[in-house]
Amino acid sequence: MTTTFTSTVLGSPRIGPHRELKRATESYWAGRIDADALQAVARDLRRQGLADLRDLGLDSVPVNTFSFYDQMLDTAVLLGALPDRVASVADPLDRYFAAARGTDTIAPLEMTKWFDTNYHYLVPEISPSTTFALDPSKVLSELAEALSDGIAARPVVIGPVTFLLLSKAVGTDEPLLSRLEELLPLYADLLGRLAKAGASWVQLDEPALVGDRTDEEIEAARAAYEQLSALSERPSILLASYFGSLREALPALASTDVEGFAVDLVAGQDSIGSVPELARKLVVAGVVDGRNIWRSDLDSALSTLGALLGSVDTLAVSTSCSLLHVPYTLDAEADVDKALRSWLAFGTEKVKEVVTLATALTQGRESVEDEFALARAAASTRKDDRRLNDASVRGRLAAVLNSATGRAPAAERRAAQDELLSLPPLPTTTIGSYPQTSKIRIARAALRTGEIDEAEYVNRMRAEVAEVVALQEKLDLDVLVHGEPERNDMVQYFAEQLDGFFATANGWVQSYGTRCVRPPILYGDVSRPKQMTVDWITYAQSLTDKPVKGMLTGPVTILAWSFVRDDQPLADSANQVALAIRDETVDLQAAGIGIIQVDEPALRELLPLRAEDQRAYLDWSVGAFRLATSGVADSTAIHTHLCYSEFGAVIGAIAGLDADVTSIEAARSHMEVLDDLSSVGFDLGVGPGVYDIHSPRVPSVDEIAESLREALKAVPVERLWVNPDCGLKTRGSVEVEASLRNLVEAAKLVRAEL
Ligand SMILES: Nc1nc2c(c(=O)[nH]1)N[C@@H](CNc1ccc(C(=O)N[C@@H](CCC(=O)N[C@@H](CCC(=O)N[C@@H](CCC(=O)O)C(=O)O)C(=O)O)C(=O)O)cc1)CN2
Ligand code: MET
Ligand SMILES: [Zn+2]
Repeated sequence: MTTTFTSTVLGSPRIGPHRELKRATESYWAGRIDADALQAVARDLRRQGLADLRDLGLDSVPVNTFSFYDQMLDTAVLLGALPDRVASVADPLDRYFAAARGTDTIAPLEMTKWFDTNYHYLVPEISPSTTFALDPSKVLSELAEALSDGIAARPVVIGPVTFLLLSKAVGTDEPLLSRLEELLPLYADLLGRLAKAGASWVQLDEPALVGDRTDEEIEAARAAYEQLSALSERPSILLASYFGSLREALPALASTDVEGFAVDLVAGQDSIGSVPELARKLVVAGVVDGRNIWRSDLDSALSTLGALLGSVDTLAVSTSCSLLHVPYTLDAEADVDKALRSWLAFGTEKVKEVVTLATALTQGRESVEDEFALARAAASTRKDDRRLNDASVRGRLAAVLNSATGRAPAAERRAAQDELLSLPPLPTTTIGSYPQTSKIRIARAALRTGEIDEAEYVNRMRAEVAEVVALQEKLDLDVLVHGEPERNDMVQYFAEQLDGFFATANGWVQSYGTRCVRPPILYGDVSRPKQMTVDWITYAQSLTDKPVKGMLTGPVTILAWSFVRDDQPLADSANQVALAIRDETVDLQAAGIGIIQVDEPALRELLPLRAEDQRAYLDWSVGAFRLATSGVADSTAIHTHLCYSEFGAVIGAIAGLDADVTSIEAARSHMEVLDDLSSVGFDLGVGPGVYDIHSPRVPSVDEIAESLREALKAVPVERLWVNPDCGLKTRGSVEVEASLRNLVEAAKLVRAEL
């Protein structure tokens, strides 16, 4: 076996410590900089990022984890699997972006959730006519770049099994794994070239194997790695899994000649000792959580590592997954209180933990005793901090949970609501946000820097609300929204106002492409010191006689898009957030708001990867939503909104939410979701999105009308609502106005046919 290593991470963030890549890429798209300038920014970020990892002390550094958009798209390029429709774009970089974002004439690849994270990947399309062909230029050039900087580089590539399992079969019902034998020669070629280029290790990522897999799939994976590991010209293979346990896939894969296994010992609990073949392999132990931001318990991590040493010869320390999912460094946060800061570890700090643990393993714990002492001290102040145990929050929650959290039967509620609202059939509405123009973001940036004061900021946002209300009246929509201009993000906005959360200033994490989020840190018991949305909503309502929807984010989504406590069950945190949202619904109702939407777009996202864990999750998540929404009168309509999902596995839970109206992404799944909903006896209001807001295209009156007629086959007219499939914040104002004009016209057309 080649030289081994002792410390690494499975991948690192790439957007830039200050989102340099986002800015450069968006500038390139806008035509403000050229491709050379964009490449220069990318190269500097890569070289600095790798040098940082080396200087922090890692003795194996992942490369090819950089991406201009997404690692699955990069793998599609590597394997020659871009769809035919982008072939007409001559320039490779522009072709790549065309596949990612589409053009005026080319539809982009679909985007979907990367396992149970808030990262989204592009779904490669593989059809019977796809002819795979290797294009290793990206990984080879990133490897060469790193080696020339003297970095112990380990190329990272998504493995063939995960690539196929996560891709979409087009024009065939044949499972894509049947294409494995076409891919293996390409991977073999790639491994040969990487070895020749100087790589001693290659990391092949196979996270798809931590989900429920059939025996056939596991056998296909085993056979694939048997074949790859039988090659003579190749680097040592590190087969990396993360986000859970490999279970029965682990012994199967360990029976091959693959040299190393990276296992997630935070989200997973594979028993390494029970797989005898691992004794002679490198085990890369993911003991530092790559997905959350808490400082590691070094003592417990070291004891896990010590136990492993009893059963394996060679051991390396790592993060549980790529650091893509956490911010770069805590150093970029000026405003964290001292106690909270001592409990946290972002990307750089996690790399240091990995190095500390590796040093403890190789040179004894005494050599890094100071680090261990600091970690111990932090754990003890965290445990004792009063913010984590607020008796009044806990008492109130227990009391509310002891009273009933159900509402009257839906039919009774509908009667009470209809009387108050008197809406036409097929009521039209939108999901909440209107375009977040740069004018809005610049105002918020100016408030941050002190260039304008709070009063001026509120004036400007109110002017935006007034414009959005006027537009909706002009378009003749039935249920209006205030447009959410005051919200930087639908989760962060609430976290900033709730006790128990810390909102970072610079903790950016990539969500997809150039879009980033700053997940708030939920560290303590949650309470709502004051009203959060009532002033904005009542202001909007004061401008119109039509109903304005209150607009809140639900507890499950707030948790899904935050870094959450690891010292209590997620269900307990969900209920605390739910109680705060419930307080807000009650205040909105008291202020005269008759419809309150509580968004849960991430309901599907937190669904556990293994089926056996899903029931318990659905129980507590539905429970938290009902806790949040059952404090209001029967005459107050509760709406919810879901998106970004394949709803299959949660369809029963959607009925369980018991919302009076559910708007749901459906423009791309052609109303299938309506049939699924009827199959679980769903008999509440529903607004299947009638156009796809993820594209700038303006839908015609005819196509919207046609999809409404379709929907009416599955849903009686009394229950059908008309709306886009998500909020409009990422769209431009011109296309939004045109699209909504057509939406209202289509609704009127179909109403006239009733
Ligand atoms: N948390 C979260 N997760 C989610 C979604 C979501 O909406 N929120 N939607 C889904 C898809 N993911 C998305 C994630 C991000 C964005 C998005 O638009 N992000 C914005 C940032 C939003 C934000 O936080 N805006 C802040 C900060 C904006 C900013 O960058 N300001 C400039 C200055 C102003 C300017 O020059 O524009 C700066 O700080 O430098 C604000 O409005 O205040 C972006 O990357 O551009 C969209 C969808 C799933 N997951
Ligand atoms: N109310 C939110 C909006 O319109 C819901 C978005 S779901 C990602 O932006
Ligand atoms: Zn949405």
